[in-house]
Amino acid sequence: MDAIKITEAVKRYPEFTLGPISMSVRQGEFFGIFGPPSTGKTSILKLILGLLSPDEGRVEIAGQDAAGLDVSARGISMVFQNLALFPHMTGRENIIFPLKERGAPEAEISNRLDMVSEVLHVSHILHKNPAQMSGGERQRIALGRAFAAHSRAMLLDEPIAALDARLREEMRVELKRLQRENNQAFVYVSHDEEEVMAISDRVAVIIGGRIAQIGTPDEVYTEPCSIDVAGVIGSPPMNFFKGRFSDNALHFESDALGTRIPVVGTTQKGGVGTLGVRPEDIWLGETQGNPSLKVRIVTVEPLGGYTIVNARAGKQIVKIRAPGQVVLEEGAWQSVSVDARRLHFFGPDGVRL
Ligand SMILES: Nc1ncnc2c1ncn2[C@@H]1O[C@H](COP(=O)(O)OP(=O)(O)OP(=O)(O)O)[C@@H](O)[C@H]1O
Repeated sequence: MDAIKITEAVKRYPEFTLGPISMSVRQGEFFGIFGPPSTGKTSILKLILGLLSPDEGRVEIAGQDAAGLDVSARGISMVFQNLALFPHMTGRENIIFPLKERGAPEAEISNRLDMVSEVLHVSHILHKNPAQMSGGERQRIALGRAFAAHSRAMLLDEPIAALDARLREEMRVELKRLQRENNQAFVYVSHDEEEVMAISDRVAVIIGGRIAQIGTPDEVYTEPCSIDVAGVIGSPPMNFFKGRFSDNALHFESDALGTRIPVVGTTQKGGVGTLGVRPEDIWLGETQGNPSLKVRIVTVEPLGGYTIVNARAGKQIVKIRAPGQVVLEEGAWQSVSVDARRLHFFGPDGVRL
């Protein structure tokens, strides 16, 4: 049974419409929601929690229609982007609040407090009030309170965005471990593509209030269903080249590339379209069996484990992600080749061919 199921839900604000949205989250699944700012991610969580009612469509929790079920009856916890701790309570009191509310036995309260304090590294701040904590500490207490509640499902809205980079990576691992151990359904919203791809079993990519694609992180990366999705998944983003398909469906030609690219994976004949190539699928130098072209080096950004090369192809800037550190002269001409097995073709409407 799905822990959460949303069917054709629509929520209308004066200046924005979310939906129709359909998605389901399985028990024990880590479900990521990713998308640019103001695309409706938080509104989806509010529909699930019951803070918003859909204008159309339905939300089901554990197989039961949620219409008429108030927030507390849904058995779901949410960690908000703008966290809401009780200011007059200590960290400890905040964490155990939901357990006390439902009259859990003292032994259970103490066990869960110990467990979440250890995982979230908050044992040393349990005696403090929120006003005496840093932003990151408050965020961890808020996570602790949501975890302590031991709900059927957890909704997390950018839960670790306020933490520093090192702690964020650590928390990412801990969140996943907690989720797995408790076999809970997690719905995790983030605008950080790397974070959501690393942590989720499946990802919904939200663009302009609609679900553009749902799939495993691997599926949305290797087979993005549109230019819009391809443009937000991957870092740096995919390179796009507008051009034309040859009438015999064998080649794609683009002024920017100045070379004919063999078409694979589609039988599109004639007409305009777009070729997408990920920066990591462009190699410095010629390689056998792959189309090559000449580009002019603009800038080189050494980033430790890899290097981003910005180069000019025709009138366009192309991004290349090369492994390791590379030395290239700015302004010099350079041969590059594109991995012929990893090309993405899109029609004039932006949909994957
Ligand atoms: N209560 C409201 N009344 C009117 N408009 C709203 C309301 N809540 C959200 N919106 C609008 O709906 C759109 C989507 O908001 P939402 O918070 O769901 O997006 P989001 O993807 O979570 O954004 P962010 O990444 O910035 O947090 C925004 O344009 C926002 O201004």
